[in-house]
Amino acid sequence: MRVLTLNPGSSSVKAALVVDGTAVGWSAWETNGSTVDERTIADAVGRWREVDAVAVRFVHGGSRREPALVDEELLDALERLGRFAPLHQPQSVAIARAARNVYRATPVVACFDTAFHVDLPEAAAHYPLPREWTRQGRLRRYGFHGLSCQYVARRAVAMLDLDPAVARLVCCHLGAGVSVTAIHGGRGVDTSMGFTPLEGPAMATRSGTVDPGLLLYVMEAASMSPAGMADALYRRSGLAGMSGTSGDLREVRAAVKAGEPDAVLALEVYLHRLRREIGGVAMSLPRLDAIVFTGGVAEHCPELVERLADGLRLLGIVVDPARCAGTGDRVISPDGVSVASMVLMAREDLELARGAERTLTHARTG
Ligand SMILES: Nc1ncnc2c1ncn2[C@@H]1O[C@H](COP(=O)(O)OP(=O)(O)O)[C@@H](O)[C@H]1O
Ligand SMILES: CC(=O)OP(=O)(O)O
Ligand SMILES: [Mg+2]
Repeated sequence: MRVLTLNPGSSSVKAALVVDGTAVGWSAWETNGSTVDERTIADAVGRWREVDAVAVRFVHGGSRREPALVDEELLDALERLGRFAPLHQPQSVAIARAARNVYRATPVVACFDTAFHVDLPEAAAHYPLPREWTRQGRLRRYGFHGLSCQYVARRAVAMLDLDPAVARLVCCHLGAGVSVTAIHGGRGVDTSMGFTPLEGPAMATRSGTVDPGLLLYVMEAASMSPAGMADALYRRSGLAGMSGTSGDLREVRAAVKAGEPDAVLALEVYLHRLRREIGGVAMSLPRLDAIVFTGGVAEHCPELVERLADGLRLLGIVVDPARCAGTGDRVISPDGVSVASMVLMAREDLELARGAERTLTHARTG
């Protein structure tokens, strides 16, 4: 089956053509946090025309467990979740609508980041808030980057020859969005992103977790509206806010090299908070077989992975600088250590294609 996969991230839109489970072509457009324009949508959606299905990544699927065939009713429901993932969901809706217009007779399938985390244990998913808020089960932790986690779980187990039923992994997704997830036997057991993709470590432009008391104080003291606060937390915080750059790690590192103190501190905070979250989610595992670094930062910046891992020795994590500096999917720990460390390319495209194939087979066979 030929599947056009479309992956709107917070700093990019990626398209890939996957034929019978193998990607045969890729394209990417950098958007750097701005709303994806009509031209990029048209280019991405029309990138390959001879296809049997189009699969679109939606970070938020609510409590949906499985990918779903897109129709107007589903798109309306997914659009209503846009306020909970404003850097992603509106772009996915626009891309899916454009795909439906272009490929009239071709099925469009929505695949959800949240689906991987649907069975998070209650202790990890539940917020310590008044029970009248949480009783309906909507104000809870959803988790994101699920397509990436799903791929990592399969690929790491295969590369390390682990028993998939018990493998204990931490997936550290380092893109413009950043999250860490503990995976036990292929299931997510804790994850750093929560009700929205704002929670967790500091990200390119997102704050990650901040004392809610500080936010309450600023909203009151500066008479800030919820929309103003959302703009600050989603678009003007993280590496961007701390360093005064765009938040792209390439720019932050250039500023660090130039000796700019705000950038130096920003990178230290970024690494500190990441290690703290990794330590936090790892506590949901009985022991650790492997930690996997994935996403644009892990793929392109091995120096940062090495520096990050250097502060994770308490978990038994040790990396070999020569292996770290390599390319492609690889083990970066020395031989004989008890916890393997790996860098894997984020292959959400392959998960999107699998989701589309599964959905269409199911639709055909009833
Ligand atoms: N050569 C590079 N060196 C350091 N960081 C890079 C490099 N190329 C890309 N990145 C980082 O990867 C991030 C994008 O990650 P990616 O996972 O592709 O994006 P998205 O979150 O949009 O899906 C950028 O914000 C940038 O910080
Ligand atoms: C969920 C999320 O933040 O995704 P991305 O890193 O692709 O922006
Ligand atoms: Mg991404």
